Order: sequence, then structure tokens, then C-alpha cells
Amino acid sequence: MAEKLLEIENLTAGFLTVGGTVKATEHVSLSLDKGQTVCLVGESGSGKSVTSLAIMRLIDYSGGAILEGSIRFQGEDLTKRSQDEMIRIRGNKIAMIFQDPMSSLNPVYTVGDQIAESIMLHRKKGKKEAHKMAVDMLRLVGIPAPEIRAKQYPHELSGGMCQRVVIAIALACDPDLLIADEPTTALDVTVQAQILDLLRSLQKELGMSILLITHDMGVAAEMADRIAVMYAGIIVEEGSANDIFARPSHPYTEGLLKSVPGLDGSRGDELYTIRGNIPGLSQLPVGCRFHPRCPHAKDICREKSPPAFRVTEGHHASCWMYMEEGGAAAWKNESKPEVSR
Ligand SMILES: Nc1ncnc2c1ncn2[C@@H]1O[C@H](COP(=O)(O)OP(=O)(O)OP(=O)(O)O)[C@@H](O)[C@H]1O
Ligand code: NI
Repeated sequence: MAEKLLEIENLTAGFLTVGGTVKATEHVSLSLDKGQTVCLVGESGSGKSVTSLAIMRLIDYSGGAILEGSIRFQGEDLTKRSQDEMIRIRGNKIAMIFQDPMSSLNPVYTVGDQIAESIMLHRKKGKKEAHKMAVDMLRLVGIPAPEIRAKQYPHELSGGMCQRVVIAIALACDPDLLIADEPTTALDVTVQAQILDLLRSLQKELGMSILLITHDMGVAAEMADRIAVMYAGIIVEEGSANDIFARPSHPYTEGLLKSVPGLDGSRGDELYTIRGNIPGLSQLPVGCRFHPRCPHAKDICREKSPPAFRVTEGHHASCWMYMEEGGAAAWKNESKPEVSR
């Protein structure tokens, strides 16, 4: 059995607003094994970042709170830790990188200084050694002429290089878990592919686990061992990447796949868009949250929220079509002809 690193159970997190408490994630369960990459995928506003902020307990600082559930990391429940204890965990065992590399770097310090700072803080090294290690880190993340680059400021580096520096800073503490929230969204496609390659090779080399947050199924296809699809604050489908791509079992997942060129086997000349928009937190529909946009919605979908049904071992989908045997096949047949093998 693979070793569990992170086990989120029933996580509900939300914000206090003038109109009362709004829940940005509800009953989210997700787990990640040692060395694994799990992708959390969904449209903008689905609650991906809130989930990562909850894991890091940074949500407490953005006007939010964990309302229910547990987050077991290496066997301890992070929801029960004090912020002082979290500071140690955040720096040393869990690292996080964000979408915009420029805003994560300090413009007035050289990149070498910034990496060295992180090394001094987390690895208790002296200044000289930390600077030497910073150059090694720059080399590790694939920056050419690292000795020279270390003495430069962020504005002297390209966006892709800055993101490599941000990754170096995150890895300076040798984390067991790296949470990457849309790490390549701000970068152009070629650089994006390079950064994803880098993350993959670093993961192999360092053995860390990655929770990768993305709205892009193409990125998930490249990176994920497992995929959790999030919609309006809940996980609507979860399974191995192979299962999700071979047999997307929630209409929302299928919509996401159809909207990416080439992923569903089509040539991508006629791209699909899921009709409508994701609902706001204060206007969540009754029943299945996806039903107003779902091409297969039935009466029950408008009335009751579906539980997670088992599609196959380790693959679940929260869609009423799974209630009756053969139901899944029923909606699949409406939208796609049977593939003969
Ligand atoms: N500080 C906050 N106060 C109130 N509501 C918030 C706050 N932060 C996020 N939300 C709400 O929580 C919901 C989920 O937001 P979240 O940032 O997790 O989405 P996301 O899936 O990461 O989207 P994106 O792809 O745009 O980053 C949204 O409806 C958002 O408006
Ligand atoms: Ni986000």
C-alpha cells in the first residue's frame, strides 16, 4: 500500500460576509500518496485556491475559516494546529507556489539573496553556505550561468526564469508536499511546458508529492496521477488520470474534456464550451449544483444533491445518473456513439 501523505476529509471552508457565512468548499475529500501528483481541476471560482489556502491554514488570514472537516498531513490533523505550529509546517514540510512569479518575488533583492534567505531560514545554514547552495538551487531548476543570475534582480529575468526562481525558493526547504496553484498560467505555452517538465523531473529527483491546481485539463493530462474535478465548491469526480480520461463520468468533466483540443480524441476543430456560468456562492442552485448547465439533467437533479457514486474501484462521480445501473451508459450514449474496440 502506498503511504498516505495528505488526507482531506469532509472539508468545508468559507468566508464571513455581511450577508452571513458563505461556504466556498463543501465536504471536500481528497487524498495524496507519497510521491504522487494530484491535480485539482475546475473553472475559475470553483474553490480550488480556497482548498489550498485551507490546507496551508492561510485561509484564516483572508477573512475565511475552516468550518468542518479534517486535513491529515503525515498523520496529524492540520486543522488542530496553532498558527505558530503552522509556520513551522508551512516553511519546512509544505511549500506553495503561485500563479504570478513576479508578485512572489521581492523586486529589491537579488534572486540569489532571496533563495539564500529561504535556505538560512529553513535549513539553519550560515550566509556563505546558503549563497553557495542558492547557486546550486538555480542550477537545479535549470537556470544557465547560475553564478551570474544569482546576482541579478527579478526584473532582469524573464517570466519563466522568475518562476524557476520561485520554485527554487519553495524547494529550498526540501518540502514533502508542494502545492502549486496555477504555476504556469501567467506564462506562454512553450515556457509553460518547460516549467511542467521541470516540476516533473524535480519530483522524481526529490521524491516530493505535488498538489497541482489548474483550470487546464491539458496540464492535468500531462502531470496528474490522480485528478479531482471541482465544481462550485464540491468535488464532482475523482479518480486516476487514466480513468478520468478514459471514462469521464460526470457531465461537467466531460464538458471540460471536450473543451480542450485533442483530449477527447477529436481533432479539436470544433471546440465545445459548457453553456452558462458557474454560480456565485450566494446563488447556488438547489439539487445538483451543475444541473442548470447539464445537458442531461432530470427531475431528481433539480431536487436533490447527488452523493458520490462509485464508477469503478477508486473512481467516483457525484451524478444521479449513477444511481441506477446502466444510468451512466445512458447519458454517455446520448452524447457520444459507443466506441467499438
Ligand atoms: N477572501 C474571500 N472572501 C470572500 N469570498 C472569497 C474570498 N476568496 C475567495 N472567495 C470566493 O470563494 C470562491 C472560490 O474561490 P477560489 O479562489 O477558491 O476559486 P478558484 O477555483 O481558485 O478560481 P480561479 O481559477 O479563478 O483561481 C469564489 O466564489 C470566490 O469569490
Ligand atoms: Ni485560484
